[in-house]
Amino acid sequence: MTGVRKVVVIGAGGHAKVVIDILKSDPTVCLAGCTTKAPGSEVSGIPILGDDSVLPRLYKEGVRHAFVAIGDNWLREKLCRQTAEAGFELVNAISPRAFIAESATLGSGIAVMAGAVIHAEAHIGDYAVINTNASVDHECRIGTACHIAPGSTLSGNVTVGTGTLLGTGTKVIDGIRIGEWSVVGAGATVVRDIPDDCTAVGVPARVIKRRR
Ligand SMILES: CC(=O)SCCNC(=O)CCNC(=O)[C@H](O)C(C)(C)COP(=O)(O)OP(=O)(O)OC[C@H]1O[C@@H](n2cnc3c(N)ncnc32)[C@H](O)[C@@H]1OP(=O)(O)O
Repeated sequence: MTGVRKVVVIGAGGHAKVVIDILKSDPTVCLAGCTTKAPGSEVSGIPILGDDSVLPRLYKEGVRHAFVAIGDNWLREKLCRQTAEAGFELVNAISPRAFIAESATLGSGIAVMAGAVIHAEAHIGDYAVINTNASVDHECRIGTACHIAPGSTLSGNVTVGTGTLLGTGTKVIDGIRIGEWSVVGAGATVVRDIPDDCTAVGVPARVIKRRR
């Protein structure tokens, strides 16, 4: 088939397993294998090729596309940057069971899981994860390497800064700004802006830790 991209998946944990299932359903993708430091010969039916030191050889052999399937936001952002700098084009893993509005815009290296909804004029930054059944409503701006965990609901015009995790089932009212590299605990309801570099939990969400 013309236009098929050979893709290496970086990572082999639980998040990678979900991503591999999605990429398997993409007829434009041929999975070359995955990389991990962990022992083993295969994950989700694709070969483990070794650790990331195999990437230059794979590139020489014609694998020019990659997906970084690491759950941790900080590590994923770093590895995405390094992989792109090494010449790989980062593909998106978009479940065929996700809904993405035509007017939404997506960066690269993004995962959108089954049941996720991304509405009109929302923007999803590079390397972000919009996880299972998460809903990102109109004109939201999701920053680079964010993770919107399963079942989270973002009302319209919500901004989430670089590297932030919204834990499972987070609810956010419209117009809220959540800062960079923060964590919102599972089940929180965010009704006021949340600053950078903090952890906020509860209903309504309150800051319980600051990292600077
Ligand atoms: C497909 C997937 O698996 S995607 C993975 C998605 N992952 C998540 O959603 C994880 C989200 N993480 C959380 O909710 C975590 O509990 C965090 C990040 C909020 C807190 O973790 P830590 O920083 O380790 O804090 P710690 O566990 O010490 O808790 C601190 C306090 O906050 C409370 N707390 C922790 N999480 C929450 C929460 N979600 N809601 C309300 N209170 C909470 C604790 O009970 C504790 O209270 P105490 O001091 O009165 O005992």
